[in-house]
Amino acid sequence: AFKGPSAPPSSFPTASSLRIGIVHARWNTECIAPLVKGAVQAMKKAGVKEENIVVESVPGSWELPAGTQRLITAGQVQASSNVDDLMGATSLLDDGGNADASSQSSSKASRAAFDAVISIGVLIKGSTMHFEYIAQSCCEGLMRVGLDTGTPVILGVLTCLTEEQALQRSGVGEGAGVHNHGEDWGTAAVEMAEKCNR
Ligand SMILES: O=Nc1c(NC[C@H](O)[C@H](O)[C@H](O)CO)[nH]c(=O)[nH]c1=O
Repeated sequence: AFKGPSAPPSSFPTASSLRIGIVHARWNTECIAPLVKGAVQAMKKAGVKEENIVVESVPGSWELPAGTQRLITAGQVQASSNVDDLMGATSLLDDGGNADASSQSSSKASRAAFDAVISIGVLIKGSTMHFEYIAQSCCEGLMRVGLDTGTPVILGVLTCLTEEQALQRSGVGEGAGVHNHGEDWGTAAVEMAEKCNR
């Protein structure tokens, strides 16, 4: 079967100087956490420094376009004014209030604009049309934020009909189709950051 992104670049020469943001929703966190971790691990493998990866969260996927736009524009503001408070939001990966690596890194790293942002959400079809409206608006919104700001926005939104589909695509569970799509999003973010910042 035809699968996944083929032939990413074999190396990322400027990865160590890139600054990447991740904005994630807090619905379906059984999938969100591994997706975020997969993206972070792939970016570190490509050469991005952990302190240059900023993780922030919003309530749900509907808020991803606004949160992503804010992160990008706040990052641009900080690049000139060193204002530390990005969005005042909490990251799922924080252990609630303690200044762990991700929140420390966000204040320490907030010194330059973002070279790319990954927006991560998991939508699972319920019994109403709610899913379709959020999915359509969220994806179109994220496309617009990327084009309007000129900062590459990687679409990390799973739109699944079942929980099983979401778990499989988050790299959780067994079976042939299990693959953590967060890894692909991390690599795509580094590639696009390099190509859009030349
Ligand atoms: O409904 N299901 C989901 C959802 N709804 C909340 C929505 O994104 C938003 O946060 C609220 O409507 C408030 O604006 N958000 C998700 O990320 N995944 C879902 O599966």
